[in-house]
Parts: sequence; structure tokens; C-alpha cells
Amino acid sequence: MPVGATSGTADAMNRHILVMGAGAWGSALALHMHRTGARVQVWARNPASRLPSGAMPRLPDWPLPADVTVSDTIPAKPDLILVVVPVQHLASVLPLLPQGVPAILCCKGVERASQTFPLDVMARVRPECPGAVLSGPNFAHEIAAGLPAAAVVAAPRMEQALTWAAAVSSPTFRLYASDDCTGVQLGGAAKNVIAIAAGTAMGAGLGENARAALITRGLAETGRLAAALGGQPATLAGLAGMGDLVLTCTGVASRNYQMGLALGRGAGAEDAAAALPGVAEGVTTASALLGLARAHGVAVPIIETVSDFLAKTLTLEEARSRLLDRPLKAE
Ligand SMILES: NC(=O)C1=CN([C@@H]2O[C@H](COP(=O)(O)OP(=O)(O)OC[C@H]3O[C@@H](n4cnc5c(N)ncnc54)[C@H](O)[C@@H]3O)[C@@H](O)[C@H]2O)C=CC1
Ligand SMILES: O=C(CO)COP(=O)(O)O
Repeated sequence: MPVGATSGTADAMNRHILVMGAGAWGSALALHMHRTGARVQVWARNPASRLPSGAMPRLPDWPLPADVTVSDTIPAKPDLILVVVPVQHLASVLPLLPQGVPAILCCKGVERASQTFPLDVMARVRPECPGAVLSGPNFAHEIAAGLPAAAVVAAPRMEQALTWAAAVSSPTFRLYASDDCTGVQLGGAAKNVIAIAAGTAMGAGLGENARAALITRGLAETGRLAAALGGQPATLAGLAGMGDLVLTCTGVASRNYQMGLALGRGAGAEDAAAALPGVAEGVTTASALLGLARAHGVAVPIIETVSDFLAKTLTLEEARSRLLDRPLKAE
């Protein structure tokens, strides 16, 4: 079956998609792919542990159709795999990938131990596997509800990106293609850190003006970092950059924004993380991105402040002053 078959065609109806990861985003993508007519199977690390005894698998907030199987088995030869586990666990899941099947990595962040992006982790762990990333402004519950949305699929070659974007697209979920893997992955990683800053500002009562400044200056420092890492700053003006940054810094459903809100209201980092409905990738990505920026000599004051604040080397008041007391300069 061609991987890029357009949804609704006979080829799309026959595709076999494996979704690895049964959290909010994995189950939303499984539902989305099922709607395109594909045969969908979900791999979960330990599906039984999620179930009350004897019950059918129950995934976050929305049911999956009965013909979407959830298990801990990996089929030998699906047509396409979507990998949807948190970035810090990616390296432990990738060895399970069947040989030679293209995989789209749908996580957003930087692996802390290596300070690298998901596609770099894939190149390290499974160099023979063809890979791409999917990123953009997409709250899982809205994709699960079939509401309209758009995102980007990035792969090293544009022709691959176009094929895999077509493989995931539907009339309600529009996938654009890009060959700027660095820019797309950086956008998805940095927006989570900046959303923690935005949430913190709102939680501390610093106001909407402060949040707008954080979003705008956060985009500026992400663009500088993109250029230093070999990405295209223009990518940061797109869906995986500004699009996702705006959604995550203003959408109350964001776990990263909620994490910030709780911190701004005075909660400790551990309590704030424990109260979230799922992973807030920005917490582990903040220090990893800071390390990457320092290694390339790029100033990232907002990311640095979030990283230090999470590491408790800075109080909230000190974090606020550090950002406001920076020397004045041209925008
Ligand atoms: N929730 C959302 O709206 C969106 C999330 N994402 C990204 O998708 C990724 C996953 O996020 P969610 O599904 O929302 O998180 P989640 O917290 O809802 O679920 C994470 C899933 O990963 C599984 N998991 C954790 N450690 C594992 C391991 N070692 N091996 C196998 N599975 C493991 C958990 O059991 C859980 O099912 C993150 O990188 C997130 O930034 C991207 C777009 C939207
Ligand atoms: O990536 C997301 C939206 O695009 C989800 O954001 P959170 O992980 O902050 O909930």
C-alpha cells in the first residue's frame, strides 16, 4: 500500500497504521487515522495497567472505535508508524519499531541526556529507519473531536515530507510539508518552555501585556536559536513555530501553560507537575534547550529564566526582575 495514499481512496482504506503510545495525543491520532479509513492498531507499554479488571481499554476522555485494537504487541509490517510517547522515553521505545517501516515522531521536546531532538534520537537508535516529525498547534481533544486543524510534517527530503503529510492528512486535519526538521522540532520544543513562562506570568497576576511580551520575545529568541542550529527562522513564523506558541501560551487546555499557572500561584514544581492530566514536556526540555543554546553561544533569556526557576535557583520575583532588568536594546 502506498504510504501517501490520500484519505478516502481505496489505498487509504487498506492502510495499516500502528500508533505507539496510548496517551492523549496517541489516542487522538489513532482516532483521526481511523476516520481516514485506515486500519489502526495502538501499541501501549502496558495496556492492562490502564484498565479496571475485566473492562475494555479506556483511553483519555474519548472512546476509541471497537475495531481499533490496543495491546502491547507490535505487528510485523504496518504501512506507517506514529510514535507518540514523551521525548524522554523515545529512545527506549524506538528499538521496538519493525524494520524498514517509516515512522513519524509526534512528540515535542529535547532529550535531556543528549540535548538532541527526536529525529536525532532516531538517527542514533535506529539509523536505518526512515523518519519524519509531526508538529503544530494541535490540542489532542480537538483533534479527537474532529475539529479543523493544521500542522507540519518535516522530513530531511521534501519529497518524503510531502508523501507522509498526505498519508496523515484528512479533510479536517491539514498537514503541510517541510524539509526544515530543525526549525520544526525547535518550534515544538521551545513553545512548551515559553508556555510555562506565559502561564507563570498569568498565575502571578502580571497581566496580558506581560504574556504578549513573553510570546513575542520568546519567538525572537527561538528564531535566533533556529538560525544557529542550521534551521530556517521563517519556519518559526509558521504552524510549528508561532502557531503552536500562540496556542500553548493562551490555551488553558495546555499542560505546560497549566504548569506555569500553578507555579505563578505559588505551587512547587513537583506538586504542579503531579496535578497535570499528562506530561508537560517543557519541564524537562527547558534545561536541555538551554544547554543547546549555550553550546551555540545564543542568548535565550526566557528559556534560561524558566530553566533556572524550575531548578529553584531563582525565585519568582528574581525571575521577573531578571527579564525586566536586561539592558535596553533595539528590537
Ligand atoms: N496532548 C496533546 O495535545 C499533544 C501532545 N503532543 C506531544 O505528544 C507527546 C505525548 O504527549 P501525550 O500523549 O499528550 O502525553 P500523555 O501524558 O497523555 O501520555 C503519554 C503516554 O506515553 C506513555 N509512556 C510514558 N513512558 C513510556 C515508556 N517508557 N514507554 C512507552 N510508553 C510510555 C504513557 O503511558 C502515556 O500513555 C508529548 O511529546 C507531547 O508534547 C503533541 C501534540 C499535542
Ligand atoms: O502540543 C500541544 C498543542 O499543540 C499540547 O500542549 P501541552 O503539551 O502543553 O498540553
